[in-house]
Amino acid sequence: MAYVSYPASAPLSASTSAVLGYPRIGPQREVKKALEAYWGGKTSQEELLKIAKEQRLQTYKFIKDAGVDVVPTGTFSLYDHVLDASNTFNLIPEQYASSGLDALDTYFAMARGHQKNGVDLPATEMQKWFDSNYHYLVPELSESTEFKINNTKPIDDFLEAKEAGYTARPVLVGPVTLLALGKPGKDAKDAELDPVSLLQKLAPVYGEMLAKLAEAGAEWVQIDEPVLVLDRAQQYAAEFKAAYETIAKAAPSVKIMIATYFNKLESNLEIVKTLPVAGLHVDLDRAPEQLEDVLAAFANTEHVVSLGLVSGRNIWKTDLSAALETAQKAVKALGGNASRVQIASSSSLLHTPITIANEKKLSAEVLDWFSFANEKCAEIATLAAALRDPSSAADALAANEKSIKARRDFEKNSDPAVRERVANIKPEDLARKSPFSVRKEVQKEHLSLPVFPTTTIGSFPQTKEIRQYRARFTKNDITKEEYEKFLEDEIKMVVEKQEALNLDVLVHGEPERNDMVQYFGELLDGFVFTQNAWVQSFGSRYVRPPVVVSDVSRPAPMTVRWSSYAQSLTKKPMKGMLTGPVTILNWSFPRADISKEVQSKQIALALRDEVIDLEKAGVRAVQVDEPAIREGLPLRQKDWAGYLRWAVDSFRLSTSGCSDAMNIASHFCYSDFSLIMKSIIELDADMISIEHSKSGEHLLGAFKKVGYPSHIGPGVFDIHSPRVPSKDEMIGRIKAMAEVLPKDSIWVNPDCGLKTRTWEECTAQLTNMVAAAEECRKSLA
Ligand code: MET
Ligand SMILES: [Zn+2]
Repeated sequence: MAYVSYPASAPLSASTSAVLGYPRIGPQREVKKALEAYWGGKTSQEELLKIAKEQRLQTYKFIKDAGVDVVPTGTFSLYDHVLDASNTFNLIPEQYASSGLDALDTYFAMARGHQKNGVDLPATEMQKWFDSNYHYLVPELSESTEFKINNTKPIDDFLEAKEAGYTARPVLVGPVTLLALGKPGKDAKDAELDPVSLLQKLAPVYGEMLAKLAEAGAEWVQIDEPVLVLDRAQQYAAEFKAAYETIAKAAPSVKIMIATYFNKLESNLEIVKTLPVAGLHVDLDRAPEQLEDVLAAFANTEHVVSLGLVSGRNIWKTDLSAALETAQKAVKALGGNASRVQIASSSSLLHTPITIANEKKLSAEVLDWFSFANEKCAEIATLAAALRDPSSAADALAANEKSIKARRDFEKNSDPAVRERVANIKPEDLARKSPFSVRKEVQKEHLSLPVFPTTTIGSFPQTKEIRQYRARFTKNDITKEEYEKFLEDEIKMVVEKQEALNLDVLVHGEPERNDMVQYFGELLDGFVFTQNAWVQSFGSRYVRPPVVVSDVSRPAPMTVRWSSYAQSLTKKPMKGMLTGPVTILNWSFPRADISKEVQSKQIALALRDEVIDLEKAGVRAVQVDEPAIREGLPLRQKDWAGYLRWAVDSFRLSTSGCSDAMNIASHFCYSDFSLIMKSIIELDADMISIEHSKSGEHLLGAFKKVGYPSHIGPGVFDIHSPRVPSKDEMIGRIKAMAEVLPKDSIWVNPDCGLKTRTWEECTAQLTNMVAAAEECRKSLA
């Protein structure tokens, strides 16, 4: 492969390289452990801060040693970078500010609540960070919020790095993004407040911060404004310009690199053109097609264009030769001035695991396809070196080319039978035999349920004993027979408990599952699992997403054994329990070579076979969980329809291979579904259960408004809390539902699975739930 090199007459200026942020957990989960020890009262603040500092310095060293020029500071966080910014700029609601706690504990109180020594504070709200699985803490704003520099974290972090010998580029969450992600505080006078209306009050404080950073020695500051990839940025165009003028004026020596990621700028590029910034970072992993426009916009300026060529969101090796061509094209378009091009990660590397060096179980072949944060740093450095002089990076480029070719060869031959099956999906494969009105009658007979039928969402307490048995089985300390015998006993106990509680549709309790996605990934062909590829979900909570590496298929039935055993123990209907295709995909690292649509349909076909097998085994109801369907929604509204089309089709593909008599349920939690109500209807499930106990009746109102046709079980108690609502409280909830929805369509169930509860808690909760349903049958039906 020939590398296009820029003209020999180009000035001898060199491009630079940067990473936008880095994972915080520590290679051996040091930070996670230190946080949990501190929260558990086992260590001191000093100890926690010491470990955090060690990790930061190790990170800087790593990035620098890998050959990356620009080291970011301020992206390390003890909980969340948005909360850090809220704290730094004093977006602290009164109840926390006046709690009497010290600064760090006030911070943690906002993050996770605080209940000690007479202080009782709830956590602030958490939301998903754009379309990632990372959650940030939602800033609360008030007309009376007094913006000021409340702490000097950005400066401290910069100086700490400087002292250790690194001249870093401090990173701040941008003021527009910070406010746009916020919400009005609890005070009634703020009810109508648009947080962005406070921008001109906040901007001078950012200016002050930049001036202080300049004083400390910062030449560049990276300001993250991912809000610029959303439709709504349009409405802030004028405010954006005014705010950045204020900031730039306050710190004229500072060069601002404004960073956007996760999508393309589109018309918001016009906003950026008006800003007094020295550089723009764009995500060319997610949105390579925006490069032309960006280069055209800055062809005749002096801006540095930061090319996000190495994915911060996925774990695949970068195709360096393709990336290099893009970078060379950019240099050419910017007048051959290489110093105007920076090679960077597409976003912060926060959303990737730390290093493949910690993976001891994956085959060398598979491992060679991957690149985690550390390996990505090396890729960035290689690209920058190659851009200066391709021959200087020849070995690294050749090795990369070999890996990429091996991966491509593998992809081509992955599984032709699966590809063909997906290509031949017919419209009739996406539809149940009869409409719900007909199925309803058949199922009535088949299931013989009372009005207000009661059920649960699937999991029962995952006790210490269950986890111990699983660990012993994984370590080969017990045989498969012993482990399975244990699971059978557990299922038997769960069935007996439900019979005693007098629930109507039973579940087997999911004791065999470590996790609702991992469990299926392990039984399907096409996934691999890591030992240490932890990715932050929120705070100290990390997940290890499975990786889709090849075409997905089901070598053998996955759940039939457990569900049919459970059904054999009872005359009541036993609900089979599957995780839906969209959720499995959204909670995994997807492949990059074929579309998510195709991957989702491959998974759907495997699940379709499972549903058919469950029916053959005598199971009369199957629940296909799709809690992650909402979070896959694209960032730009114009892309929603395309996503929802294949998401809905995938669900229908999974669930329409069975007869009309099969009761297909689905379940949704974690987010507000009112936005995608139409698609929920299109799933054509016979019953859906939704998280509801904390959401007032507005969600039900939405169901009523669209005339939801099927059965629905809005959760009557919060499964995240040990609290046991009284029978009367639950009757109140059922009554409120019955006012909005037809009585014969209502099911009674909790918000979600009970795996995090104790047996004592959930027995008390379910006792009241069943009693409430029984009473409603008499008084309401
Ligand atoms: C996050 S949704 C969880 C559904 C699953 N069936 C459970 O009960 O745990
Ligand atoms: Zn749930």
